[in-house]
Amino acid sequence: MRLCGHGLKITSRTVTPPRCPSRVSSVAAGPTPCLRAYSSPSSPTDDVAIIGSGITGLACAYYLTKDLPKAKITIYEASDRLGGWLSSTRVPVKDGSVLFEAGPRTLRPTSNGLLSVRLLQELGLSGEAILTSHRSPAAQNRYIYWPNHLVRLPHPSFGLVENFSSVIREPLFKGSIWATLTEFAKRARSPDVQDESCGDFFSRRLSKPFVDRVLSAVIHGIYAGDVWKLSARSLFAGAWRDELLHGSVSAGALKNSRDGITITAREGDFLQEMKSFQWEEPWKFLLGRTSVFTLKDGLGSLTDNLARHLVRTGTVTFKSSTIVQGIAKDSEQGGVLVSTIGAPQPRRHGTVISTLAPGKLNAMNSQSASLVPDLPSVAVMTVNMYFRTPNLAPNGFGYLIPQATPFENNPERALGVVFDNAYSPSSVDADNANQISGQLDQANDPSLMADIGGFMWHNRPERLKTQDDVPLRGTKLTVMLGGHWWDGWPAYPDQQEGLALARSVLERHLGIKEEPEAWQVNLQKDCIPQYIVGHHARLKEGHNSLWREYRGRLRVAGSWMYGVGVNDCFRSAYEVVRALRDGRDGTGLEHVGAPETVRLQPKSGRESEEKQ
Ligand SMILES: C=Cc1c2[nH]c(c1C)Cc1[nH]c(c(CCC(=O)O)c1C)Cc1[nH]c(c(C)c1CCC(=O)O)Cc1[nH]c(c(C)c1C=C)C2
Repeated sequence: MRLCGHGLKITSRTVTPPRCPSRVSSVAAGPTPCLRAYSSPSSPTDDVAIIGSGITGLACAYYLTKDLPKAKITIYEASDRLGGWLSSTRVPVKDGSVLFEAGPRTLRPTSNGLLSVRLLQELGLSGEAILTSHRSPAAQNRYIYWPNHLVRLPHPSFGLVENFSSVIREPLFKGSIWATLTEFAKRARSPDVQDESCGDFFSRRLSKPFVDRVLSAVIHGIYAGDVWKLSARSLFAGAWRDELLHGSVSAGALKNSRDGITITAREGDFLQEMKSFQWEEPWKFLLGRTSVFTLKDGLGSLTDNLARHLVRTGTVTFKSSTIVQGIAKDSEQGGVLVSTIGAPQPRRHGTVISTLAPGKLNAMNSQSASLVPDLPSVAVMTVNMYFRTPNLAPNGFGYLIPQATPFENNPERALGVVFDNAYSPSSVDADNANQISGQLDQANDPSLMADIGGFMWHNRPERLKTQDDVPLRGTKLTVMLGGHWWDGWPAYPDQQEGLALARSVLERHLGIKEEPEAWQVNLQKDCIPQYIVGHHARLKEGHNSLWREYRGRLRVAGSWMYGVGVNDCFRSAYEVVRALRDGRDGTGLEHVGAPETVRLQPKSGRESEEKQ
């Protein structure tokens, strides 16, 4: 096995297949399968296979090693690379090196993100974390490009007067105050409506201009998707429910702030567990104060460390460059037969967890080709660029481009631009932090924090971590292209075309004409699943047919069910393994449509103040 830096590669460690006796069962695709006549009925938890080694697959393996330490775990991966979309590369520049992220670059340490933080703590990586505070420009300054300039979005920290005057002044917000004030008076939908697009829902509740100019931008930043196709019920579950229960979203919000929100029992258990976890420093102090965090060597290093940890446990076998071509229920012995290209016979596992998209899972399922309803996904091209000149972009997170931005102002059909300097300090920030650290040390209070330029820095002897190793940092940006704009395209731009498109966006929007000193173009096909209208019903259908065919021996996890982020992948892995450990019937989709029965107390004024 080879573990090599960021593009972590693992050569196949093959398990000798059992010898093939005479009895045969059915796996439609692949070589003639066979069963061992002498084998005993298979336990669901002794031998678990995971298909796919993206972040969800690795996370499943991790939780299995923790929750079922005796289980034998096999990870099947078609390619020779682990970690899916998480990929960080250090590229040389004239006076050092800078870090480029191909995919996700920061994580939020709230809700499902608590699992990411817990993982960092358990893997001993907390010291690698770079934390951006709620008070940072990255957290406060968010922009939308419409129709031909950047508009900063309101934020509580700017104060009432500034926010109000910006809302009045900027055409982007035209009509938004009226739409918000009158939302409560609009007629609620009929209870018969099972779902509608986010665009339709918010056009009814607020206004169409709001959807086209603001909401579509936000949707670009998370799903790279089309606001008129994605499901309101799945993406805005709270607002969807509030309209039905309270007649309007604002009435629901008011009631929730007074009485507290209701959540499912599963969510309640999760929050309880996260609350009682032994958080160490710096997290104990920092959880409520951090907006986002990343790692010194990028989020790709999370995958590398996780894989290394799994190898060390000795119970995980990686079968990379191994294409699974068929899975079938073993109705005689229990369990699931997995056949792979090149293997003379299938292998039986007590349980299989598929982390693949439904379409790929269906293609390998021998019983029926529509086990789980498929869903579309989009391709995203990220173009990382490093410019020698500092401060070419405003100080902030970046900007999003809504669907309403006129074609002549966005002919490249870009989705947005991330200002990567914002979430990782430069060496100058680190030097400043060091100086202040001396003063904090004198104060002799270990819980004191430095918040320098928005980077949270615990008062400990180490220097503030930096991702970019250059004495005076220039400007680092990522242009995001593709998403739903490229739906149905037979081919995508190549590297040079991608770079040209990205430079053209930066020149038009930010006036940047400079040649980048370093750049990298990354195309990720099918990387963000699209929860289109009817998603909820399709998940239910998927649960029913998975259960009917496999009775809990085949379960699913991944970003295609209830959250497309890295944190959501951790959560789905965590839940599927929990259910297995506790001997609960399930498919990975059993929670869909669970009733909200647990009431969370509203935050007291003091509590919410403490979070500031
Ligand atoms: C790399 C492209 C991605 C786009 N969406 C996602 C990725 C990885 C997934 C995603 N992005 C965000 C969330 C919400 C949760 C959160 O952490 O806030 C999810 C699930 C928000 C977000 N969007 C952008 C950034 C920098 C962030 C913060 C977290 C992150 O690093 O992804 C920028 C951005 N992402 C996309 C576009 C088009 C875009 C534009 C500026 C697509």
